Amino acid sequence: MLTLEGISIVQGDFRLSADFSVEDSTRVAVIGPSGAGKSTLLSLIAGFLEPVAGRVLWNDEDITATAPGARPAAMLFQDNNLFPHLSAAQNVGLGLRPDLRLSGEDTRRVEEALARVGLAGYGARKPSALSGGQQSRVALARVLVQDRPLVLLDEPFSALGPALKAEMLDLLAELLDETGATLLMVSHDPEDARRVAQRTILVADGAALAPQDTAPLLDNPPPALKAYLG
Ligand SMILES: Nc1ncnc2c1ncn2[C@@H]1O[C@H](COP(=O)(O)OP(=O)(O)OP(=O)(O)O)[C@@H](O)[C@H]1O
Repeated sequence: MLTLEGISIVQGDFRLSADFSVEDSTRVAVIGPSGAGKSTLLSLIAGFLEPVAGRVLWNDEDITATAPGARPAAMLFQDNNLFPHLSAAQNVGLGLRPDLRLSGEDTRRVEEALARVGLAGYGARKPSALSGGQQSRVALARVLVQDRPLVLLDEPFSALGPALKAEMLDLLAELLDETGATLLMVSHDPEDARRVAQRTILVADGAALAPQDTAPLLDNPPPALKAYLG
């Protein structure tokens, strides 16, 4: 279980507080107005940012000062971050070894991850020889291959059209169901939250609120969410 205990983050004159837990094997959307602190929240959990107060706990263990690579989380930023000069397999392999010195076992895991996102046989291709949807699958395979219990996605499929995005969200849900990992996914589209997330964290007015059931929250939004949804 992920717990944010009395967290306070300060970036210049921006402040964000958070004090809640996320149950295991739950898919959670993170929504809220632009600049509200959604990416900041994910950066805190991933370990790229230290709070000025409070603790980040994973299964009751304090990971507030743990380096990003040693945390239980795999993170995917906006626009996939694929390296154009590397093959699909190498881009996935980066999730295992940043220096790409892959063992035989690592290579097997990369191939398995590519197969699980429907890209068996595509490992040698460069991103430029893949469609947008296929590139998203490679990025997802890089997250999967890390086999972490916490998956953090920051607007992962925002560049895709609606049909392809829906397909990727369904694939994501299917893969997470298999692994039992917990998902926190930032999105600007409430329909993404409805499609993939049982629970939703609303980030607004300087606070990240505890996860709530997605459908009731979106059907009956509090004022801050109503103003954002329009
Ligand atoms: N390094 C920094 N120094 C000072 N302020 C920062 C820094 N990084 C981000 N901020 C501010 O922190 C606030 C939260 O930013 P964040 O990127 O988390 O918002 P967001 O909700 O993800 O926004 P968006 O939906 O537009 O991506 C913003 O007001 C931003 O200007």
